[in-house]
Amino acid sequence: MDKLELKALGKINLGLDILGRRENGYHDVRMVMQTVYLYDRVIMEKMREPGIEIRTNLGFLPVNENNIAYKAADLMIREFDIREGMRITLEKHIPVAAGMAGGSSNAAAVLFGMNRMFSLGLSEEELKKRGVILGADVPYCIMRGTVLAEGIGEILTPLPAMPKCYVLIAKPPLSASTKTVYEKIDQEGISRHPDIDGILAGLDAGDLKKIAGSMGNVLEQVMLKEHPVLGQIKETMKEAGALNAMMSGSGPTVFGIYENRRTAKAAAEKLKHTGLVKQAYVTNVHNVRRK
Ligand SMILES: C[C@](O)(CO)[C@H](O)COP(=O)(O)OP(=O)(O)OC[C@H]1O[C@@H](n2ccc(N)nc2=O)[C@H](O)[C@@H]1O
Ligand SMILES: Nc1ncnc2c1ncn2[C@@H]1O[C@H](COP(=O)(O)OP(=O)(O)OP(=O)(O)O)[C@@H](O)[C@H]1O
Repeated sequence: MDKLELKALGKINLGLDILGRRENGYHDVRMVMQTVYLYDRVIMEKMREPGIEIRTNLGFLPVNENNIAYKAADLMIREFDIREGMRITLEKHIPVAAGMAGGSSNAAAVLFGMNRMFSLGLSEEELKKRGVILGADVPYCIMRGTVLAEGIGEILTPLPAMPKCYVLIAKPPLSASTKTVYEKIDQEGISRHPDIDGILAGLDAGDLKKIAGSMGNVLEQVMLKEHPVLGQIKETMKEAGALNAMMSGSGPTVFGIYENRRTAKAAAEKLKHTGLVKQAYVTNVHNVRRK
């Protein structure tokens, strides 16, 4: 196979709790992850000349070894002594540095795709082991679906699929460094832990209202204080009919859960109209596993 095109799907965190801090600065977490149908296209082509070439529609992204897709390809080329070169084209749609694992998902697609293109025979578990070297969210992006993530995010347990719903994703024009957000919460201490077990009970019962009502992200404690606009976006989403609204990951993306597409679309228009965000997308949860 000389060419392969994959969808690299984004994620939201329905729940994110921190249980402790490790000596290397990483945190033990307990998170409920959910794939959404907002994706980057990753096109992989074998080249006769060795080397890794990254192309992307976003001019501000690195195309050298700082791009996580490059790192993923490099890891596979070195480990498996691959002689051909790789051209990887990233057609980006997932908001960047947003808490939606856009980069991690690109890396996951490259690991998965190269395994297939070069018939390396690695199992999903073996791919995840390589993924975590690149980032804590990469193993989950290989697995996808509704998943409980523990450890630093790499110990993954599949959960009953999130019931059908619509997700309004809004990215305000702010950037947040994941590392800094985790460091700030260490300094402040956690004032309230989210109800992760409530989300799990809601998923077991297939009860969307219970899931939405139990959502919580401990990292909001830092981000909502620093960026009041995030609270305004959440309120606007709820006033416009969301069952609940929350920040994803380390932010700044905020998402709202809706039972009905038309309500979600109207909420997106309202958000853009208020000027709180320019980037707002309505999508749905995606539970199809990789084939
Ligand atoms: C915020 C989340 O996206 C929620 O899903 C993840 O916890 C972060 O996943 P990620 O961006 O793939 O994380 P990495 O690229 O491995 O790490 C970025 C930085 O986040 C912090 N980090 C990440 C994961 C974790 N369990 N504890 C941490 O403290 C570390 O300071 C690290 O330097
Ligand atoms: N393929 C890539 N796609 C997006 N960003 C990339 C990529 N490679 C490197 N980066 C860099 O990584 C940084 C964070 O990107 P990304 O979009 O993955 O963050 P994120 O949404 O916060 O991810 P996470 O939810 O895993 O923390 C950006 O500053 C960007 O320059």
